[in-house]
Amino acid sequence: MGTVVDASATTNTSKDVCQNHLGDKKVTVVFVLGGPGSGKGTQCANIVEHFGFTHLSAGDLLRAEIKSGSENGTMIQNMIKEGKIVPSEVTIKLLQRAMLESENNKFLIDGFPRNEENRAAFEEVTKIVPEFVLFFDCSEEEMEKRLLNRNQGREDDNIDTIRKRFKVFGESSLPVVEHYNSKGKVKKIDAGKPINEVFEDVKGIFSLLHEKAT
Ligand SMILES: Nc1ncnc2c1ncn2[C@@H]1O[C@H](COP(=O)(O)OP(=O)(O)O)[C@@H](O)[C@H]1O
Ligand SMILES: Nc1ccn([C@@H]2O[C@H](COP(=O)(O)OP(=O)(O)O)[C@@H](O)[C@H]2O)c(=O)n1
Repeated sequence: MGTVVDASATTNTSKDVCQNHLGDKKVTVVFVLGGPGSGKGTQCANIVEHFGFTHLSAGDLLRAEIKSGSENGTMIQNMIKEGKIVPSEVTIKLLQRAMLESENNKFLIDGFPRNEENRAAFEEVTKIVPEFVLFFDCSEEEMEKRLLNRNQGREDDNIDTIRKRFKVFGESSLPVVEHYNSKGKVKKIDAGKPINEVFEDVKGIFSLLHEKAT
């Protein structure tokens, strides 16, 4: 495994929009969190199209790492099969590399941070402060139905792994949402509604951010 890129970041508190630095570029980061199947990926695609963000899915980056034949591939594959959270040093390295390689400076980081270790390590290594956390709130019953119908051939979309993922979400990921909520950073969306209706609510939030930045 390569070393984590040294990317120092600063936050300019004099502006409304968080100004983080990654290497020599200023970046805006929104964390997109929610249970498995809550619709994070679906809505991120809409946000990319309408608001010019680059979508970085932690899960997609980890799956690409498995496919690339990386020395961590087997470990990552086993963790995903068990619904467990991959050590943050692996995931953060992939996220940093993707941000540095991108021409863009606005990122949706989807499915990360998923536990306290992810959150604390990302903050420590990158010093990046998220603009806000978009949280998709959805019932387990609805998420289970969606995952069982997803049909993307994912090894973790089977009922046994889905139950494990729900447990990890409740025990490890919701506390991260609570952490940001206590800082007034969470924008909660009712994700149980149809895709178009969810996007109407999402649009309202990103339109406000767009106004602040201009
Ligand atoms: N609001 C919605 N209503 C019904 N189905 C949805 C909705 N949002 C997403 N889906 C479907 O549910 C499945 C899971 O959505 P996805 O965006 O992959 O979730 P996540 O990234 O949170 O795991 C996909 O098949 C997607 O097409
Ligand atoms: N920050 C992250 C994100 C995903 N993952 C792994 O990738 C799996 C799939 O995550 P995902 O975000 O693609 O999909 P959903 O579970 O949200 O549908 C998780 O269950 C974890 O095993 C991780 O280890 N660390």
